[in-house]
Amino acid sequence: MLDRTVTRPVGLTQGDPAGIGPDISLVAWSRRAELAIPPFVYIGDPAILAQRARDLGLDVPVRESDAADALRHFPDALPVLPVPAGAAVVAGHPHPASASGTIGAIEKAVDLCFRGEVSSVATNPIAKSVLYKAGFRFPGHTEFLADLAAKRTGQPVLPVMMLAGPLLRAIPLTIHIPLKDVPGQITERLIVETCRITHRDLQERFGIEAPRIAVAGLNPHAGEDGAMGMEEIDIIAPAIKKVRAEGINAFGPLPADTMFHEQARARYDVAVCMYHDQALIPAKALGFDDSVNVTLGLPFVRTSPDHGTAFGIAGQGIAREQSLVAALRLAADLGERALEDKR
Ligand SMILES: NC(=O)C1=CN([C@@H]2O[C@H](COP(=O)(O)OP(=O)(O)OC[C@H]3O[C@@H](n4cnc5c(N)ncnc54)[C@H](O)[C@@H]3O)[C@@H](O)[C@H]2O)C=CC1
Ligand SMILES: NCC(=O)COP(=O)(O)O
Repeated sequence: MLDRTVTRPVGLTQGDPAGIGPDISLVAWSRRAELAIPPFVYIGDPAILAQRARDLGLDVPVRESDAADALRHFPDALPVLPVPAGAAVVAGHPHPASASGTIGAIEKAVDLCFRGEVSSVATNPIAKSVLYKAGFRFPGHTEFLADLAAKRTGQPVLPVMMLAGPLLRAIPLTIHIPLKDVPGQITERLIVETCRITHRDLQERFGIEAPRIAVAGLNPHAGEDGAMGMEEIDIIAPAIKKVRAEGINAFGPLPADTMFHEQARARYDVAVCMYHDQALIPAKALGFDDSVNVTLGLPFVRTSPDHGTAFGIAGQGIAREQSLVAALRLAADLGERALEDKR
């Protein structure tokens, strides 16, 4: 339950309209009172959303609205700020023809956030490969949002992906790149910058006074004193030393295979991992239904469910809405906190 006054809706993007984004958004709205879900405005195609409600047998009035009126509509209708999908959509059958609508909804949400019309952005899942076929040149939301923010502010933005659940917060240092490219992308500078952003955002956004940052090694046994790889000695340890000198409580490099059990997790607030699956496997294994993907380092709040488009179950009424609900709650909480801090 949100213990802050809600002054703005969360801007919720539709994601890939053939995925489960529409399904779980409809269910979240249906359960708004029971679960005390913060008000949101859905940014996407109202006709597709209304059709999905009919397909799922959900009695959800879909009402076109701008962001300003969404708080007023939310109690009795699901407010939708229209961004047409640009193509016919069949649940479970993604098509690149809908990419422009998917991308347009994300751009619109960011614009509304910069204008102060929504408190924050929550994104429903997109299928990267579908967008790539339509010419999208960013690996995922994370990098796209950083680019939109950099263009808007004129400042470079390093986005930091964090999976946050009740049992674990985990960050992949490198994100959407092939595994073979990971060692080449691990630099002292990237680790230092990631630790700085993590430290600052856990303090300022999450209210953790002195965040404890555990840094994973790359190689088995964190390199076993160089016998199984040199990245720990050459790059990771020097980066940790540098940020510690700045007063950041980072430590490691830790062997990744032994840093996620219960007692190990009690020693840190967040784990900085070297690559996508090193962070996301423990995060999803420990909390697939209630973890949230939150992007640190942006000048606005962005969250997302931790799962993907799940095309195989879209339109079937079996997608679980919990991770989206957690993402909406976190977006509203962090977004309203940021607005309070500005006042
Ligand atoms: N934030 C985002 O935009 C994300 C997007 N993706 C994209 O999603 C697409 C599919 O990725 P996958 O690896 O198949 O992961 P996925 O998370 O879509 O599905 C993995 C498995 O979990 C199930 N599942 C996922 N969410 C569920 C839910 N809410 N309720 C019940 N079951 C659920 C699916 O049916 C499937 O069996 C990819 O194109 C990927 O790029 C993946 C992760 C995050
Ligand atoms: N596996 C996480 C994921 O793909 C989410 O990426 P993003 O679209 O939030 O950048």
